[in-house]
Amino acid sequence: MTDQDTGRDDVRSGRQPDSIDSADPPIVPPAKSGQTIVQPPAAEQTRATEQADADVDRNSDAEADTASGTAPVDTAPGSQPTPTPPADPTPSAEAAERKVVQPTEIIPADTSPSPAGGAPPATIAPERFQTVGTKSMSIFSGGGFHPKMVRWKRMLAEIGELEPTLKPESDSDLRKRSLALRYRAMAGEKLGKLLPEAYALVREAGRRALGMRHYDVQMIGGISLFESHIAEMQTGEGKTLTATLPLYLHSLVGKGAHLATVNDYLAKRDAEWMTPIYTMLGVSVGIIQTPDDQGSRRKSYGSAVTYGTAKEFGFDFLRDRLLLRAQNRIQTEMLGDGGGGFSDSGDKPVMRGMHFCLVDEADSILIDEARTPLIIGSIEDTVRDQIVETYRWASEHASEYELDEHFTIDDDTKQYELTARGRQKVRALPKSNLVRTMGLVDLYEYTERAIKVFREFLLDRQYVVRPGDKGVDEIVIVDEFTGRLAEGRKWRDGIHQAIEAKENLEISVPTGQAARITVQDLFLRYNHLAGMTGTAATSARELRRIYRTPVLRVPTNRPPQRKRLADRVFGSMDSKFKAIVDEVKTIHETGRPVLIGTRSIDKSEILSRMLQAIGIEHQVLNANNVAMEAEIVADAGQHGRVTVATNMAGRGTDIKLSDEIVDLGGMHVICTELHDAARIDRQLIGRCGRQGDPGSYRQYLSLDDDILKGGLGPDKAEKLKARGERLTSSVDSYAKLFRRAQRKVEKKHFRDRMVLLHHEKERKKMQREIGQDPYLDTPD
Ligand SMILES: Nc1ncnc2c1ncn2[C@@H]1O[C@H](COP(=O)(O)OP(=O)(O)OP(=O)(O)O)[C@@H](O)[C@H]1O
Repeated sequence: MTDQDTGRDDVRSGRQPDSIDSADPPIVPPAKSGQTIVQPPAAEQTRATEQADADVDRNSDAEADTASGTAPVDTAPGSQPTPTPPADPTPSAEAAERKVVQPTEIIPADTSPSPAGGAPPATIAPERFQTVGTKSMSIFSGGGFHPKMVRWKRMLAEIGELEPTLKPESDSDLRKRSLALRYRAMAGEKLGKLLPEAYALVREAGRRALGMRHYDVQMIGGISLFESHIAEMQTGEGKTLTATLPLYLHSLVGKGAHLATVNDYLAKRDAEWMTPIYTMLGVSVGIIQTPDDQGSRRKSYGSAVTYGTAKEFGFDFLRDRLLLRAQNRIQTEMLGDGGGGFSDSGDKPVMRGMHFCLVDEADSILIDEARTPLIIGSIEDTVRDQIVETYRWASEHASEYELDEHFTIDDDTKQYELTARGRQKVRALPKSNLVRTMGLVDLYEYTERAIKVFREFLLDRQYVVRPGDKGVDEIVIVDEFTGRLAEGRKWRDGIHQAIEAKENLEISVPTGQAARITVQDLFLRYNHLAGMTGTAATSARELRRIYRTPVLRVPTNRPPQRKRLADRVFGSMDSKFKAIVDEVKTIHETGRPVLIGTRSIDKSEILSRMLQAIGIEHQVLNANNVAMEAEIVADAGQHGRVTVATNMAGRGTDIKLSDEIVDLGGMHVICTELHDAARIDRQLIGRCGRQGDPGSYRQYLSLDDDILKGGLGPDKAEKLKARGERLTSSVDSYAKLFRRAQRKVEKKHFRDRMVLLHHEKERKKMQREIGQDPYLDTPD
């Protein structure tokens, strides 16, 4: 069975969209904050879950509307709704979505250099492309051509026709053409009209600058990306090169085109790899890296094309927004498109707006990370220390101030105010370095508050001190009307903290959640959104529902030769690992490289010890150094190489095979356990059989695997584990059970994401109603 078959099975089984891991903490930017980690709102609330379930159902019903562009798009203020994909006019769409997606037709690879003086023929068979998901349909289903594909094929032919004209031209001619295109785009000509020439230019630049001429399938992928699709391209099919097409085209209007990927390493690698193409066309490239300061970020965003991580794009958006608010410009910004036109001197936003974003590893960014909002805390660690120390300092001296001499109390407002002598006293008191760096006005305020608390807030009257949940004593307010304890309530304006200082308790400086945004909101703010991934088909429904981006499955350039070997199921991890080691030994003896993926570091180490015990030399890859990891994985295809890696190794790394290895049958991948999302498994599998290379993979399972606990519940998992302990041979027929468990886990994560989405939606709606900014006025 080939990998293609596997993908088809997934669609057939109606698998729910994928996800990974259990609920992650929200992500906070390391460089700027070091501040707050706040859990996503009340994901645990059952009521909300039910509500979300209801939403899910409603959404399913609403999907037909969405596809025809009538459903409301939930976008933040100032943003343009993400363009709704064109309605799908194929009459059999509804029926087709439940249809089994047919295997991709295998046609000869498009590797021929373009014939001199003649455009290469457009070799794409229309039936080779499929949009997938709830509105799934094959492009050539039911005997009718899909109109979208007919149009795209026409475009492909137009691009091809330009090739003989461009080929003899000099590099500077190409550049001039590129400049002319930019003028036309800036003058308002529709990008769709410029597409054929723009794509032909990029293809020619790719051929000249990198020796890589975009394949026809990549061109079609590129066209679909321009039209706001998620292009599902198998691992190793050249997403990096494909991305240059829509990025170049969208960059022409001068509003910036962003490529969002999963980590700094990939952002840099891809940008640097593709830069010769952009340079040839006179297009500047910027790279955002996490440690960058505001100046270099601004410069990178100022480039025509900007590569960076989704997280950094999110944090920059939030920081800009905070800045705009500080400068009282948020009102204007909220009315506009979120960028451009800032002429003030001094601090300026780093982003130019959110015009087009192409999301690489779209399922990972748009789905997996969608459960963790990006949060910027308003208080940095040093500032927090300073605040705490000032509270203590003010409290220590509060009893030394005399009424009328050092301070007065306003009879009406009950406000405390220092007199000139009082202020003089504040200045004269000894202070630590941290307190000294606090502004004088602040010191007066802290002092006035401390005096008030000293005189008016009495222990066991207004409040009591009790051991709190976290084992530390805390202040609990006594309700002045009922005399009962008002659990969980806090005084505002620093009074609560001043009382904590007075009682010498831990001071609960608020985290000051300054700004937050969910991944959904972030990407829906872009005027145009598209994505690429190796494994979107199973998430197609979710992607379409949330982002209005239909998924298009792009066929491989060459026929896939990856072989799936039958799953093996064992009673326990021990017997499973023994069988794995046996398989490694057998394949290793042939010289074929073997890549073994594990779910956790400790398991990779166990396997490593077992391999060592039988004298098989191998590399273990569980380090956090992504750059080094990529290097090790890149070498994993060499003769006799054995690599044990955690799933991190499954992403974004190209494993090149020598002719000798190809002749031997390519690389063999061993998956030692199922991940929470089938997609992660497929990423690992995708390390072999790239670009039509031969390769094979096998899934190993055991009855004590974590997936059973997550998917079937602890009771059932325990029973299976006990049964497994008694087993002496493999039970391969149990494999289906594991896939079912995986689907259940995926479903649960899907629901979690929907709950978050629901809460965020409600919160934003409520905040807008009361005139707040949903990104900045976030509740702690
Ligand atoms: N048009 C082309 N001509 C020649 N080589 C190509 C072409 N397109 C892609 N390649 C090669 O294919 C390999 C895979 O490319 P790339 O890493 O972009 O794949 P990918 O789809 O991003 O894979 P993954 O999902 O694993 O990250 C690279 O070695 C690249 O050089």
